[in-house]
Amino acid sequence: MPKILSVKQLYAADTATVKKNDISFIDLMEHVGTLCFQWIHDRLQGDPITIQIFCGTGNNGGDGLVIARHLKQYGYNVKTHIINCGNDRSEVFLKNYDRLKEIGVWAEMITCESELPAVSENDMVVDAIFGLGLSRKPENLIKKVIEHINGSNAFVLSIDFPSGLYAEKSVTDTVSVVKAYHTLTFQTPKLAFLLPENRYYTKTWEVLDIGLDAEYIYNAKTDNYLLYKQDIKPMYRFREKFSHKGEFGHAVIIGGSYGKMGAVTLSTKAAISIGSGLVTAHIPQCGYQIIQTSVPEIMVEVDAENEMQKFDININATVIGIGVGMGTHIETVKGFTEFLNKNKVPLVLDADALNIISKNKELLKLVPENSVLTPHPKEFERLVGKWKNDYDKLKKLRSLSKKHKIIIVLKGAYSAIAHEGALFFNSTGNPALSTAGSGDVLTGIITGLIAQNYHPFEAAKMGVYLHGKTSELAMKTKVYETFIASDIIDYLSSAIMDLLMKEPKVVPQKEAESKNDKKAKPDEGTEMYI
Ligand SMILES: NC(=O)C1=CN([C@@H]2O[C@H](COP(=O)(O)OP(=O)(O)OC[C@H]3O[C@@H](n4cnc5c(N)ncnc54)[C@H](O)[C@@H]3O)[C@@H](O)[C@H]2O)[C@@H](O)CC1
Ligand SMILES: Nc1ncnc2c1ncn2[C@@H]1O[C@H](COP(=O)(O)OP(=O)(O)O)[C@@H](O)[C@H]1O
Ligand SMILES: [K+]
Repeated sequence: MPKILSVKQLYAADTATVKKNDISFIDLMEHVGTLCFQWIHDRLQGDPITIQIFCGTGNNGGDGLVIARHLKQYGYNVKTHIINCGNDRSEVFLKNYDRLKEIGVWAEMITCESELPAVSENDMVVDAIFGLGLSRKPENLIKKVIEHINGSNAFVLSIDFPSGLYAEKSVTDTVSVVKAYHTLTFQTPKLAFLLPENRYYTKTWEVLDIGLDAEYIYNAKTDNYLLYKQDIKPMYRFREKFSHKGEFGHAVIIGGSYGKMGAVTLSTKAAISIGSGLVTAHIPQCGYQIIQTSVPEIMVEVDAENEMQKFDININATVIGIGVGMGTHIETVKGFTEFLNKNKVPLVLDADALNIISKNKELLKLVPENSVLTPHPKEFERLVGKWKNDYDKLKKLRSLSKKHKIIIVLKGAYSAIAHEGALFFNSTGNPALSTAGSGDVLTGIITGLIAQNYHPFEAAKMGVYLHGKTSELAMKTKVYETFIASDIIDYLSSAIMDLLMKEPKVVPQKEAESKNDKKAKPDEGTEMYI
């Protein structure tokens, strides 16, 4: 499972790599810079556009100089700029400065006195000002250069990090950060790229495998992971020939109120579609006909007239998903409280179940261990209060899940699944999911997986992954806007098939392009493929 390492660990991985391979740091930088050059060359294929490389004077700047040298040697139209910002120059930066001079190239120094180089929107900018080592917010000349790059409208490729973005804390001056089109980040995904507060600093990103010491990375301890297909696939359980519906559990969905029966329709349909053996909707009387006609595969139990009150479930449920469209009527709150006091079954709590708990925090103590909570950010804020920034939000997420021994799925573009103090970020999904009811479907999927005896933590990871995957697969025939929550259910089969399919053999881009005799533009191939 791809680990998200800390800055300290990444520096230690460098050291371990250099030591183990008996190379010097300059060799490692040469290797890294060459990989970046190759990435650019694979896409530009000799295109004569102007490439403007902006370098700091640390190791990120050193990478920029290596890239500049290789591009120059391949005949590219390169302009290299060094931001003369103080006396700190890393040894390897200086060495690469000399190497550039050795091939007859003098980088241009940008000083406070000099005019900033003109950057056209047709240029490509390589941002190698700061990487992991950013220690304070960019000011004066550097700030000016960053704003100049951002104002150019050129395609910006950031090396390792968009300069000005911290690896482990929030940005304080939002205008002093490079706004990249794409970032080539080294070796591991970075937490900063997964946070909504950093959404404007890089449109897409990918991890460049720079070959850091695998043993160090394997042994490194972390609390942050990014989930990919290879993490989910082994969880999947094939059905045996003699299996029958009694082996796949009985999921109960409790929720709905007058005007909000659609939520239960979506949840129950998702639960039966993901494979729960039986599904029962426990709903107010007013929704009886709606549910029976819209999801004939499921059973229905009715509660009070227009909203949930009694919660008197007469089924031996394997798991209960509760809260979608339920409302927070005073009688519902009363009934829900009594239900929690009596209940022993694992729960998936969403929407109004969470809203009721937010107003009666002591109810959290009644939630069984290993239950799954699926708040969107607003619901999570109601539960834990306001956070200072996204790092603080993640801290609250870890601690709430740890304190109550529950699994929390904090939904978003990279939904974070908290379990035993660790966070597992989902890598699938796109803005097509920003549509009414998509959370209700997720609740049904997770509930349906737990019914089939997936551990709630596995069900949360697999459910979130498949839910996101449907939106990706649907984009072959739909656009973000036309995708609706029901489509998630329709695409569940495709998402499972995709999970089980072997990865197609990847043809190296260079080979593929030469076969097609096709020239790539700088912004091609920049989808996040991580
Ligand atoms: N394993 C890896 O990740 C590798 C990383 N390399 C590169 O090395 C980079 C890290 O290098 P460094 O540690 O030298 O860090 P940086 O190059 O990111 O910057 C550090 C330098 O900038 C100064 N600085 C920090 N914030 C500043 C500010 N706001 N204003 C002015 N000066 C500021 C520091 O005092 C220091 O001199 C990575 O991001 C990557 O580009 C590669 O070259 C080798 C392998
Ligand atoms: N931009 C996005 N990228 C990926 N997933 C998204 C995006 N926007 C929303 N989602 C997903 O869609 C779902 C929305 O859930 P929620 O806000 O509860 O919807 P609703 O209340 O309408 O059912 C979550 O699973 C969330 O992770
Ligand atoms: K950078």
